[in-house]
Amino acid sequence: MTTDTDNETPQPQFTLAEARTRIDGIDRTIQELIAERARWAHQVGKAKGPLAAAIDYYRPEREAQVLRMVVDRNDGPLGDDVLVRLFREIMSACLAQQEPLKIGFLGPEGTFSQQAVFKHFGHSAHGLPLASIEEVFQEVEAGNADFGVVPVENSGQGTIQTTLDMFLTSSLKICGETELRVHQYLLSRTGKLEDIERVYSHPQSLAQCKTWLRANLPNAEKIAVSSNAEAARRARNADDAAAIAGASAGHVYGLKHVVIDHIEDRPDNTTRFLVIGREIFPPSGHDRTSVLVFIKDQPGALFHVLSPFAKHGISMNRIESRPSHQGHWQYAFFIDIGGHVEEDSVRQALVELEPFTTQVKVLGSYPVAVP
Ligand SMILES: C=C(O[C@@H]1C=C(C(=O)O)C=C[C@H]1O)C(=O)O
Repeated sequence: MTTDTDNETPQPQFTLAEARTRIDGIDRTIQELIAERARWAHQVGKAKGPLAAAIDYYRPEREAQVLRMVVDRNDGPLGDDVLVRLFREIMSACLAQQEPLKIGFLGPEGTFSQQAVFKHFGHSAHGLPLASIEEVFQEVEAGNADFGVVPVENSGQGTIQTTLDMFLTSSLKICGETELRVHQYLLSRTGKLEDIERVYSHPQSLAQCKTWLRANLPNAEKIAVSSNAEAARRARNADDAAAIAGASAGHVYGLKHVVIDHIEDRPDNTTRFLVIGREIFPPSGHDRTSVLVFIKDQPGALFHVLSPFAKHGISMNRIESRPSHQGHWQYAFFIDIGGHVEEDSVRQALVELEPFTTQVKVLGSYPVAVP
């Protein structure tokens, strides 16, 4: 029996023209099905009643379920992340038939936060670039944006404290999370490493590329600016300057030359973003809950706070302490656990925390990120 692997180059079973004819037929079917899907999504919209705005139709828990079914069905040859991206775009377009969702993010255009918006909501959402993480919270609180997307932690650099601290006072809820593989590019006007005397970037990105910079540009001045996009904007004006930024910042600001790509020190460099909104959505079946706990100043308090989760078989992914802003040396604990507040075990565990805490604030229950 001969197989494709018997020869170095597989023998084509079809001519180019035949393969293209097949593809044309498949595309026609896909297009008809996408149109049919869009009509059904519109029907779902109608079935939900006379709703006013896009946000009334949006169901993150349902979208997570749709994407998980896509992953479960996938037998290749395309990767899970590729199929998720395609279906995300289809859902985004279906939803935008009503009116696009407005999503606030830390701007300007071309930041990793904007990439996270597109990854989570698809390109049919309408992104609103804002000047700071605080402003993203404000615009969602005021209803000028339906949701916001804010960075919360990086795999190498740890927590983005501004984001956590906003939850101390904000009434907003976490409605989703998304993880973005962050690849850093050294971009310059000339594209030549030897021309570079100054490197602009956001402090987080400079930190993510520290080892690379020390080895390859030890004498260049490192200049921290407010965003990677701002870095790209500055670097395009001089031959001796470069920016560390994502590829999209290079496109947006016309900085075409990639001196070198993927200069992040850790190959698994990933940033986790939170989606913030005004309400908690129902369970998707695979959820995470974030709580903010103010612990009473008494011996063993932290131990007592953690034990109810263990007792109810609830996994804990993360615990982070921050000054509570409620008195000297008083700490608030940000805790991420598995499950949804509508589940009995989670609800019960939270009740059992009460004797040891002055306040337990549920920040949100949301679908665990789909790749
Ligand atoms: C169609 C629906 O509404 C919206 C669109 C979805 C889709 O295109 O699959 C999924 C969830 C909602 O954001 C639905 O609730 O099923």
